[in-house]
Amino acid sequence: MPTETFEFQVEARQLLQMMIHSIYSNKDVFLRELISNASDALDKLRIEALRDDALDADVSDLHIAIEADREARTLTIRDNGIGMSHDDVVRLIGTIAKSGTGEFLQQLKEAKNEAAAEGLIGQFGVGFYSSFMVADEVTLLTRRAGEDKGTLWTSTGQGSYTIATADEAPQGTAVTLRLKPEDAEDRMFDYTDPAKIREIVKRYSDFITWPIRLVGQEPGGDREATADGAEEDGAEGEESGPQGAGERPEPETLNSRKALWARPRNEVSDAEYHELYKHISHDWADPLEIIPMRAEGTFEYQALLFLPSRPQHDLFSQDSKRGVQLYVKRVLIMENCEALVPDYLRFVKGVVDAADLSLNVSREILQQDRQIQLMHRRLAKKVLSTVKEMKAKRPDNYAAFWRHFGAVVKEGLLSDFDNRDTILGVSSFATTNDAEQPTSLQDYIDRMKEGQQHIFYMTGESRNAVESSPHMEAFREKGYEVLILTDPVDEVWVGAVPEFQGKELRSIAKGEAGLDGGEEETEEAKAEREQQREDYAALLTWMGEQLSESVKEVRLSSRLTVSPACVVSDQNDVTPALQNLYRAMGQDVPAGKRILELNPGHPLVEGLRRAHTDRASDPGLPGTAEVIYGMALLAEGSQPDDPARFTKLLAERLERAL
Ligand SMILES: Nc1ncnc2c1ncn2[C@@H]1O[C@H](COP(=O)(O)OP(=O)(O)OP(=O)(O)O)[C@@H](O)[C@H]1O
Repeated sequence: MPTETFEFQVEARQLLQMMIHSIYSNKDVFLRELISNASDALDKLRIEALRDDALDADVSDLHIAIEADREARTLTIRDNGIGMSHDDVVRLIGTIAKSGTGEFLQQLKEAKNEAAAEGLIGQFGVGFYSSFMVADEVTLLTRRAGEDKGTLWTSTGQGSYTIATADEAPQGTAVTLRLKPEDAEDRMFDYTDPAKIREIVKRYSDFITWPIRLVGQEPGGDREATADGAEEDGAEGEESGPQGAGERPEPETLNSRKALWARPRNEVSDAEYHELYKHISHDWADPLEIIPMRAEGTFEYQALLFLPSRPQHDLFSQDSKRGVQLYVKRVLIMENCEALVPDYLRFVKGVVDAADLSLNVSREILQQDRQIQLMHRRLAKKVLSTVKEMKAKRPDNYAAFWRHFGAVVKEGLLSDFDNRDTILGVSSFATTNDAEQPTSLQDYIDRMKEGQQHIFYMTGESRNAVESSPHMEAFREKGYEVLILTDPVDEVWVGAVPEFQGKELRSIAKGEAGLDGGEEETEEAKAEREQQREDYAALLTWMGEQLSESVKEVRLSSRLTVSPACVVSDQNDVTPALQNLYRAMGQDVPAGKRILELNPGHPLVEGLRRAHTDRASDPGLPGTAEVIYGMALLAEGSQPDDPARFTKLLAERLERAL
């Protein structure tokens, strides 16, 4: 088959240009990325071989080889893993399928300086493309396990790449880099230098479970006796160490292959944990928290979990990758095992290594497995207790965590009944008490005013919308604190969580305000309220009839001090925001009618009452009732049912007043 030339997808091209012009100053990481891809490919092959007996693949000596040619200035990273088909190459290497790439590139263009750019790249990760930081030409020869023909891909990273069929290709993938000239000032080192290669592998890839071998060095070269610190740790007796002079050199294994989760916490440096995290998560930033776990006894397992320091792009997407890696006795058997972590902790990354599971277990069986369910529960508890500990001891970490993941964790209030109180306990909420610092529910309770019975909250689109809503007026006047809930999930869980520490959670925009009554109300106030009820009875009935298409009741309000009117929902009604949320999920819910509340202390309302008593048949009155209702909707950020009609009615009334 002839060589075909393809254009890179636009976004891929932009990313490549950035790699070539090396906006990322630490170029050493290209090797980490290629080793990480090779290791993934070996994992995939082993998993596929476990599942499919008929797979025609050689799994006898799975490993990664690094071949350096100083003369030709080439570096090859080779694996005998799963490989790629012709279509895989076009799909995976020529395009960038990741969601958010466009947005990422835009941000990158706008980044003010190199540090900002590096931070962004760190968030995104560029994998294979990072080869172009150090190479002016990259060749990839690959053959998918089980197929007989291979594919050869070549590019200089300048707009296009070529693909040809390769009749002879070993199973797996070999990436060959034609290295750019050395330039120490630009941190472009000699990557054919064995010492440099050893150093990078040790630093970034030591934990990789597959052997990483350095091959093809001339005997008696400047090779050191052995990779420093390459200890035997029972990792299946990998060859390592010096070899006799003059013979064809034995390949040297560069990594210790130690499973970090099997080692005691105090023997592993944070840097080592961080590299494992980056490999598993494909994140380029360090994790926020490291959570080692170990269970002994009849059902043994070890786990090493991480909380990321920032959210992945697809955290809220249905098909985002979730779950942790599942190992059985050091053998990876599943990449993203969702059954191990609840969905509301889907950002947790890590490894679980169990002693007594079948290697050949399917996802369906896992969901049912008792041991998996047990681990699931323990993992959830452990993560939540870590968050609790962060909150108490590392408030900055906690604050960052909550900012990024709070909206996800709160989903657990709906799904994890057993841990509901724990989740409420580690949650923070924006509050009218402090414009910057969110509050815990416990702190809220500690600040509650005398006579205050409930925990008050209001859901809404934004802090601003909630704070300026008329529903807030009486609460502000009384000095009651109100929680400001603006995450979409807040609309949902508040309906499912009745109380915290015996205190009812109450929306200030639902039902009766919950402010009047109580012991503090004086006899006079009570009498005044009775009188108002009497005075307004006729108006309320009449207005209820006028607006019956839109509202189910018109009543007097105890929550307004400034505004003439507001709209509230019944305690159990589906609020408009919740309706929108259901609609966004494709579920239709009928728009329920709400309640219009009038402020009897407002001159407009008082005026309407008088007009209604004096001249009940005035043809302008129904329109005024409509305008008041429309104003109540506008005040909460909704739209009048018919904005054009509302404006017309309003204009007529203003005209008359001028
Ligand atoms: N050595 C390899 N063997 C088999 N497939 C590979 C290999 N290297 C890359 N791939 C395939 O190409 C895809 C793209 O690789 P790339 O490194 O660009 O991104 P990634 O590994 O998915 O993510 P990241 O950017 O976080 O590293 C991989 O997901 C994998 O499917």
